[in-house]
Amino acid sequence: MGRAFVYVILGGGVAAGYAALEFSRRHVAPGELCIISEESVAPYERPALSKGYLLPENPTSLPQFHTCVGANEERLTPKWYGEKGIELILGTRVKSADLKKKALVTMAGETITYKYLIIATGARALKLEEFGVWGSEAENVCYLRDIADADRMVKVMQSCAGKSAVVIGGGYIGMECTAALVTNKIKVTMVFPEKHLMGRLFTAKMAEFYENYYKERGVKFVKGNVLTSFENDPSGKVTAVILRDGTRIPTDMVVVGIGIRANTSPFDGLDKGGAKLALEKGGIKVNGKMQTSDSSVYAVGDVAAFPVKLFGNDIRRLEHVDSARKTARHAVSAIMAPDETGDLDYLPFFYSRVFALSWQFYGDNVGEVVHFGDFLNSRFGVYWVNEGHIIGAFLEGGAKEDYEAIAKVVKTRSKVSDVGELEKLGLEFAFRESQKLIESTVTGSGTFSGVGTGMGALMEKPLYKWHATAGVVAAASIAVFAYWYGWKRRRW
Ligand SMILES: Cc1cc2nc3c(=O)[nH]c(=O)nc-3n(C[C@H](O)[C@H](O)[C@H](O)COP(=O)(O)OP(=O)(O)OC[C@H]3O[C@@H](n4cnc5c(N)ncnc54)[C@H](O)[C@@H]3O)c2cc1C
Ligand SMILES: NC(=O)c1ccc[n+]([C@@H]2O[C@H](COP(=O)([O-])OP(=O)(O)OC[C@H]3O[C@@H](n4cnc5c(N)ncnc54)[C@H](O)[C@@H]3O)[C@@H](O)[C@H]2O)c1
Ligand SMILES: O=C1O[C@H]([C@@H](O)CO)C(O)=C1O
Repeated sequence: MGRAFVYVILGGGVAAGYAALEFSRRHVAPGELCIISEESVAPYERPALSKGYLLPENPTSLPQFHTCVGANEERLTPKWYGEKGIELILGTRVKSADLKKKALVTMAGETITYKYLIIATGARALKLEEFGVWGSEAENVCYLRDIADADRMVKVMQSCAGKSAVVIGGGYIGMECTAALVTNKIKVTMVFPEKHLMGRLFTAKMAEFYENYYKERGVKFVKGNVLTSFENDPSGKVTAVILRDGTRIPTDMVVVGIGIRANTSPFDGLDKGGAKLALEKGGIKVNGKMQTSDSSVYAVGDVAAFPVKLFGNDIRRLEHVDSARKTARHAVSAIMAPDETGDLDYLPFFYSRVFALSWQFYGDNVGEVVHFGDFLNSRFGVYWVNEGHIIGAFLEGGAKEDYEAIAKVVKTRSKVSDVGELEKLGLEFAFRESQKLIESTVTGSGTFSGVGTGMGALMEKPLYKWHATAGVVAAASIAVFAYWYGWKRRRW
């Protein structure tokens, strides 16, 4: 028994939602497309699960945060899929694939065939058992990947108001869940192996800011340490965690955020006789059109390892929502309009929001580090300079135009001749570079290909030269004056 579709999206997360929207915008016909998802709900903005969904008052809930509201696009409710004739096959796990027959087999034994397949299976949360620590199935130990995890965590949090939690892991989940627990009036101790928070991205100076901010809200840190076992009461509930150095921390609940593994099965050849696609960096390797080693099969989002032009086509797997959204759209464009679709030129972009803080990061955190701004008043940034060019930039507490400015200097790999000057100028450097780019547009071809400010976006399309000159000079002068005036009032 089985069903046949022209296009199949395997996975029902963020990338699936954005791919479905792109298919619909490219007029996929009713009945041609289906999404197969293990989850029982239509694609949603996964980032909400560690933010709005965990709020003690007026938490967000479905259908509010179905994709694609996270990018200020249409909200794709189950009704929307029905109206578009896109089949949602939910609560269904695919267990094997036959690339020759272009067939997927579900756990229930149904065969679903495709002409084009987009693998959007994302990633799963690593479990403590994979590090030899047993007992994390206890009712008051929480992981956070999908909405079922989030519902379970909300229930455990509600029974722990005024009590204590231990958070294992000092990365994104650790930081965002700690903020949510504190907001729910739960005292938190964070335990992680690194010397400071967010070892993957933060410098020691950046981490010091966030750790002080968390400490002011009662959070305790146990660094350079890992969990080795749990203590339980007779009902099986965890009552304490024991660390590698013997430290015992009594607790009422535990949240674990110790990384993820990309869901490459059933395409990693690990199932006997199973399908085998080329893999790299723990994911499914694709080219600049998100095409795997099988030309009818594409991979997007967390599971895809793709060439990042900005990094000299180095293959990267980026576990962030913007990458999921953009790789998904790109794959659909490559399938539906192959002649008009070049290689993805992606600007890596990560962000996070914890408490009243909000930061954005663009590019890569490699090279010489230049900190700037006001660390005392949560308005600071960092540039990474590699071989005389800006390769990465981070900003905490910026406004929209500030983030657009740092994005642009990374996208255009702005040259840095004097690092001391860069440190003095701080964010102003990014604005000056933007100004130079605008001016170069006036004398250039009349198009602006950088990452856009409003004006940059306006200039995306080729304009008539004289239109460009008049428009840009006028707009640039207004923008510069407005920014100068605004900036004078702001301190960086
Ligand atoms: C709590 C949380 C908060 C986050 N916050 C942010 C943030 O603030 N900013 C940011 O940039 N990123 C954030 N992320 C990361 C971001 O959510 C991911 O990068 C993004 O969800 C990846 O999208 P995806 O579609 O590739 O994978 P996912 O969204 O994980 O979707 C994968 C889907 O495939 C399904 N699936 C997997 N295997 C199978 C199978 N064999 N059969 C059927 N279905 C299958 C899964 O059930 C799931 O529905 C967060 C992640 C989490 C967990
Ligand atoms: N704002 C965002 O971009 C955001 C928010 C939430 C989740 N996410 C994504 O979700 C995924 C999961 O996030 P995460 O925080 O779990 O992963 P992570 O890789 O960001 O952090 C994992 C943390 O766990 C620690 N760790 C690893 N093994 C450990 C062990 N055995 N015991 C104790 N600590 C251990 C690591 O040192 C690190 O501190 C990531 O892909 C992340 O990018 C992103
Ligand atoms: O991208 C995101 O989507 C959700 C929320 O904005 C959806 O409403 C969230 O918290 C993000 O960071």
